[in-house]
Amino acid sequence: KKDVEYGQYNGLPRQDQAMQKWRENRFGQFIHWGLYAIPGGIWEGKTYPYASEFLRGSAKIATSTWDSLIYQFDIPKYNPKEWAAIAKNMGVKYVTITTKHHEGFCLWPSEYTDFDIENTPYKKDLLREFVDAYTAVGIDVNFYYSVLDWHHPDWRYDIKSDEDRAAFERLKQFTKNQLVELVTRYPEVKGLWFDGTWDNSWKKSGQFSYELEKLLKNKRPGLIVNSRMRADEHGSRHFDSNGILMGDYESGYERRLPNPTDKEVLTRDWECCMTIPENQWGYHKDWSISHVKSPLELIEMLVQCTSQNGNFLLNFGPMGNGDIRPEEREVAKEIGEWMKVNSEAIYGCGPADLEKQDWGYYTYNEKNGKVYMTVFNNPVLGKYKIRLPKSHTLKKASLITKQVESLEIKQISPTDYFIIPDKINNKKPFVIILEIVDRASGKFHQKALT
Ligand SMILES: C[C@@H]1N[C@@H](c2nc3ccccc3[nH]2)[C@H](O)[C@@H]1O
Repeated sequence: KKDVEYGQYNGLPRQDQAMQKWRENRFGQFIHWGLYAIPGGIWEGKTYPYASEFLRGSAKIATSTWDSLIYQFDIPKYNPKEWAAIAKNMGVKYVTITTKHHEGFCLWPSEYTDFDIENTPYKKDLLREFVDAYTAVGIDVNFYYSVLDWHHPDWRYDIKSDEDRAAFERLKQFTKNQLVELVTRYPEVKGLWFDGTWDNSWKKSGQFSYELEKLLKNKRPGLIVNSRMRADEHGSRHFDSNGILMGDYESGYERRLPNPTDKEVLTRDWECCMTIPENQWGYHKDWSISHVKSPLELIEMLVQCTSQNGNFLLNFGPMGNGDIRPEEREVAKEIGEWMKVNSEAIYGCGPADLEKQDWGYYTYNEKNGKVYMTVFNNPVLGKYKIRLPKSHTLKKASLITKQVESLEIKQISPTDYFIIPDKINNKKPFVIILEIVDRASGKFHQKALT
């Protein structure tokens, strides 16, 4: 056991109201928007297949050339009210927007840099308009902030000299100033999503990240920060040197999900952030260069995350002119249609602590005691298998939508049941609501209290 002084800040899982709301939200929209949206992965006529927000590096563009994109950021189509309406219709309860990505361009008028929205043709405080539009429709707002800043002269990948040390101290002060500025100018913000914290320079700044978390939470009580913000004084990230999670939830699942039967993740809060194409966070003009996930693939990821106590943050990359691309509008519409009918199995739900079966995922709402089965795979057998602890019995199975005509329950052993639908005609994932009671108490299924 190592002694860790600058590790976890408070006891997890947090049970305060702000964190409970974060957990109940389950489904969020990520927005990556910056200068990278203008070239959209294409430079001097050449298409670069790498993540478009890395075009500066992949096309080996000089910083001064890249930074002059600021003069083209006039965003004539920017319409935050429409963005918020699209998000609302999709069924997200929170949004996380890049206030500053690795390129260093700030979407808000920062007093600590000229490389911001004020020095674009748009001039206005785009972030204020965004926060107001999403807040008006009841969507919680979080800010993504990249510590890594390619534009700032004091960024260092490592600290190898006194000059590095002095420079990185200035960078840390700049970072602290910008973050205090963000939580002060936009007090509605619910959480901070830190990124760009993998370099040695930050791994050597564990105490600073600990004190920064404390400072920001004192300024904004209830503020939620991701584990990616933190290193401890030994350079351990996300989890401290004794394996204790730092921040308020684990944010290591980037474009990947845990194994569906992984029970370890059930013990903590976590969030998976996901791109619609294979690997594009910022806008890329050419989506034909990789697989583009269908709404059904994305719905399955959302349900899986909920079934394992995680949140699902689905990314949108608005265009350089401020418009939302047609493919993303279509994804939002189709997911929204499914959520309109089935969101009872997502909002306020978490793991059911039942043995996973092949037909799909269980989720559970401890407020109403109901267990939800979301079916993605129809068994050749034509029956859905359920396995319960001996102490419980399956009392009722009902449908949210008539995607099968009716259901019959057949107990086939002390623990196993078949749910037998007739006329399976489902073209979409559908939800069966189970009422499971404890034989002894007659009370609805309670999560294993162990
Ligand atoms: C949430 C995601 N994290 C950023 C990122 N930067 C990386 C550098 C190296 C390897 C993976 C990365 N992901 C991506 O640009 C996006 O913002």
